[in-house]
Amino acid sequence: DISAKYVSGDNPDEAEGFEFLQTYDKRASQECYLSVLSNWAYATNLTEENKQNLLERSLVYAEFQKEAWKNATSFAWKQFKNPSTRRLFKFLSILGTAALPTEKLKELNEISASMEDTYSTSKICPYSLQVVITDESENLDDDKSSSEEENCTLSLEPDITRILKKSQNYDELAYVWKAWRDSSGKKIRKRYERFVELSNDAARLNGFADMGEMWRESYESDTFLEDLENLWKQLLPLYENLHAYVRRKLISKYGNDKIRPDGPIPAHLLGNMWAQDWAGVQEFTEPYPGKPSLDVTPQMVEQNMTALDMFNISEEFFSSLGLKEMPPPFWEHSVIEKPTDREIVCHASAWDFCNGKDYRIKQCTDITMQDLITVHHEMGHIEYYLQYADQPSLFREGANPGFHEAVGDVLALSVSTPKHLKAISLLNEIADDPEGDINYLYSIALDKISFLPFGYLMDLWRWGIFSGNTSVEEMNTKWWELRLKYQGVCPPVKRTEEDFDPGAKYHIPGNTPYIRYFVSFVIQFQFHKALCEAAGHEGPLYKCDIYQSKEAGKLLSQVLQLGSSKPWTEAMKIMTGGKTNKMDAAPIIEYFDPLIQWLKEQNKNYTLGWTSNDPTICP
Ligand SMILES: CC(=O)N[C@@H](CC(=O)O)C(=O)NC[C@H](CC1(C(=O)N[C@@H](Cc2ccc(O)cc2)C(=O)O)CCCC1)C(=O)O
Ligand SMILES: [Zn+2]
Repeated sequence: DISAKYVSGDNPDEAEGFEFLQTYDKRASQECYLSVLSNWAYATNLTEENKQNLLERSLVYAEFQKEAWKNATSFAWKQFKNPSTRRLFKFLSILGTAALPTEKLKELNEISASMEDTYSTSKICPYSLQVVITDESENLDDDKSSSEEENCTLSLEPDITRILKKSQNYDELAYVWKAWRDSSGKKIRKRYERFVELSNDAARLNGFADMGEMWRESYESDTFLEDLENLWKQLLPLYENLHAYVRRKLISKYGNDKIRPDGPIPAHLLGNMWAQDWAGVQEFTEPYPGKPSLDVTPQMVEQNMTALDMFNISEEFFSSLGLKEMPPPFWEHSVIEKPTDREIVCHASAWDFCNGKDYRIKQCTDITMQDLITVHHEMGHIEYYLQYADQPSLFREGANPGFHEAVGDVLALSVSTPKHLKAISLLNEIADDPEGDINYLYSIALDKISFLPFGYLMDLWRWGIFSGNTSVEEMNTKWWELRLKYQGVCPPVKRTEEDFDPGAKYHIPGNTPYIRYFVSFVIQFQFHKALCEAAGHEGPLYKCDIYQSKEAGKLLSQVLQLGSSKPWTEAMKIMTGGKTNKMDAAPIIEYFDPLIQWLKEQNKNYTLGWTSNDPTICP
C-alpha cells in the first residue's frame, strides 16, 4: 500500500494521480499473484494444460497492464512535485512486451514457453551408448533400436552436471559437451530468431531502439556501458593470471597436444557446461595439494544431509544477522527436490507471489557444496522480497537487478570461509596457514574470477543481436568470437551456423538478462567489505565472516528495504557509508590480492593471454 508519505503537492492533477496509484497498486498485486501462480504451476509441472493456462493468464495480465498504462500516461506526471510519485509514474510509463498487438504477444509468449520447455526437458544418451540424437536423427548406426533412445535419459541436472564435474576423460567430456548442445541450443535456433524480431518490435513500441536498450534502462545510467568496460579492464589482469595458471595445470593433465601453452582452453575441460565457473577443476589444480579439502560435499553426504537441512542452514545464517526468516507458506509450497513423477524446470529460482505472504524457491537440490551456495543465493532473493514487501508494488524490485543477485552471494562469501564451515561442523580441520589461505582464495577465484568474462559476454552477445550489429546469419560465429576474446576458451568440436550454442545456456531460451550477474560479482565484494566493516572485522577481507553480526544485518536491511524506490546509486551510498555511489572493482581486487601476487609469481616465466586464428575450433 502507498503510505501517506506520497501525499501529492498542490497540483490537482497530482492529487488525482496519487489516487490512481492507490487503486492501481491493489489491482496490480492481485493480477501479479495470479500471473505468478500460473507461471509457477507451469515451471513445476511442464504439461500442455499448464502451458495453455500460463499463456491465457499472460494475455489477461497484459490487458491489465495496457489499461494501467493508458491511465498513467494520461497524467502530466513529469510535472508532479513529489519525487516518489513521479518515480512510480516513470516506472508505469514503460509497458514492456504488453505493448505488442495481441497476436504478436501471443506468438512471443508461445515461443518463450516452448523454448523453455525444450531446454528443460532436453536429454542425452550416456557416452557408453555413443548415440547422438539430433533433429536429423543421424544416429551413427541406424539399426540401433529405438529402445536406445529410451536409455537416453540423462538430464542436465543432476546427471550431466555431475559428469562434467567428475569425468576427466577428454573424449567423454567432448561427447557430453556436444550432445547437450545438439539436444538443446540447436533445437531452438529458428524460434530464437523470431523471438528477437518480436522482442525488438515490443522495444520500439516502448520508444527504445531495441530490446537491449530497454533492458539497460534498469540501471538508470547513461555511462553504464563504459562503466562496464572500465570494470572489465581493471579485472582482466586477475582473469589472465588465473587462466594462465589453470591452462598450465590442464596441459600437464591432458597433454600439450590437446592445449597450446599460448592458446585458449578447450571449453569442456573446466568442469562446467559453459566454462562459467571452474570449481570442477579445484581437485587437480589447487596450489598446495594435500591440504584438507575445502569442498565439504563429502562431509555433507557423510552426514546424510538433506535438501531441507541445507535450507535450514541458510535460513539460520540470515536470522543470525537479524534479517527476516522464511514465512510458513515458503516451507509449505517450495519445491526443493527434483520430483520423480513429472517434468519441471530444474534451473533454480526464487519467486515473489506479490501478496506479501507467499514466497517460494524451486530447486532440484543436489547434496553438494555448490548447491548449498545456490540455496543461499536463492534465499537472498527471498530475503530481498521480504525486506521491501511494504513498498508499493512498482518499488518491489532490486535497486538494480545486480543488487538482487548480490544479496545471497554476499552471505555465501562468509559461509564459505573455512572458519565458518568448521563452526557449522562441515569441516573437521582447517589449514590455518599461508598455503591454506592460498588454496582457499584459489577455490573462491575458481567461482568468482573465472565467471567475470562469461558474465560480461553473455549480454554483449545478446545486445549485439538485438541491435542488429550481429546478423542472425552469424549468431554462432559471433558467440565463439566473444568466447575467445573474453574467456579464452574454444570449442572441442567444430562449430557452424547449424549450431546455436548460446541456446544451450538457460538464460537465452529463458530470456533472463545476464549483465546483472557481472554487476553482482563486482558489487558483492563492495557489499562484503562494507558489511565486514559494520561487523567490526579486522584483518584481510577474505577471512571475514559476518555471521551473527546484528550491525551488518541492520546495514544490509536498510539498503534492501528501499527496493527500487530510490536510484541504485543512493542505495550504494548508504551501503558504503557515503564512500561511493558507483560500481567499484577495488574491493574484489583487495579480496584476492594475496592470490594475485602468488599467481603472478607462478606465471612470471610463462605467457599470459591467448591467440587463435579460428574461434570455431580449438587449435
Ligand atoms: C522468478 C525468477 O526468475 N526469479 C529470479 C530471481 C529474481 O529475479 O527475483 C531467479 O530466481 N532466477 C534464477 C537464477 C538461478 C541461478 C542462475 O541462473 N545463476 C546464473 C549466474 C550465477 C552463477 C553462480 C552464482 O553463484 C550466482 C549466479 C547462472 O547459473 O548462470 C542458478 C544458480 C544461481 C542462480 C537466479 O537466482 O539468479
Ligand atoms: Zn539470482
